[in-house]
Amino acid sequence: MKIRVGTRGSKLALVQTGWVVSELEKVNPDIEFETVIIKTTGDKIINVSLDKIGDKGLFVKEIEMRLIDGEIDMAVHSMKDMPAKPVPGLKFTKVPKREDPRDVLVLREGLNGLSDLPEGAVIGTGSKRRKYQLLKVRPDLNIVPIRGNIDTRISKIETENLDGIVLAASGIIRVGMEDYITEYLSEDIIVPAPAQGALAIEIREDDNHMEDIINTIYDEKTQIQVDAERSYLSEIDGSCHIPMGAYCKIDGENIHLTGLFGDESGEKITVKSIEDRCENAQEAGKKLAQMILKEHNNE
Ligand SMILES: NCc1[nH]cc(CCC(=O)O)c1CC(=O)O
Repeated sequence: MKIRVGTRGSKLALVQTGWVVSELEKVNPDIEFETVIIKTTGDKIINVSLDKIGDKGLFVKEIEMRLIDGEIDMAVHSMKDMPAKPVPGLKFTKVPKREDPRDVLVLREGLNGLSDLPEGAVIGTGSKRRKYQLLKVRPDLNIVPIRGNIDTRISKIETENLDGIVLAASGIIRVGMEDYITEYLSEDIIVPAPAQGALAIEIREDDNHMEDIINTIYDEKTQIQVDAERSYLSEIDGSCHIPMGAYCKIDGENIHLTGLFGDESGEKITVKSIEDRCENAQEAGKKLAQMILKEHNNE
């Protein structure tokens, strides 16, 4: 039996898919997997800021169409790029183990971290979540938009004369460029994007056979975190035009969930946390979103 796995063609997408396939092969030695690379609209538009073209779904729509058509049997994505609501006819399986959820600073030679950045330093990021949280601790920074794959962005430090950029630790670690990381930013300083570092495996809704196979690599802790953070995302109902983040810490039987929400201009950012039992992860995400929206809109 052969399973076709759809993926984008970027280096990160390919290593993520390769990792999932190799984990699946370890526990399903009789199954053959074939990787199918699919070019998406998001990959074709490279000159426009993501903020302007918006729509998170841009990178996944073509892949989802092939899945519905039956040309592929499963698809691997970065969970943080997936819209809160699944596409009709498709679903996400339980999730495999997450990579480091934090954001990192990659700085030019000679700079050792956030506290070491000179006054007015130029930092590249296209994410409002990263921008406004950085400005909260360092209002003097000059944040400039930047796009592209991980290696493209890193190369822009030199070609565009930046002092540094912000990236997800998970991406840079997965593509083997960990050595470029200057500083890990704690979740207390920069709340990560919901499900950052986690992978989404998407299948046809009625494909129980695929679901059984993917359940063989499921990670319970990651699932609790993703349930809490994505439930927050879903209830906030935001776009990528607003600063928004969520991170769930697990301590034994309990979760500690932090959520962030702001307006488009970043003038007002609300951050709150909630504690609950692991089994209430989804409820907690929803409750936290409601608390934050209420506080944000009342103040
Ligand atoms: N928005 C692009 C994107 N989508 C997923 C990752 C990294 C992997 C992850 O977050 O799981 C990245 C790069 C980045 O944000 O630095």
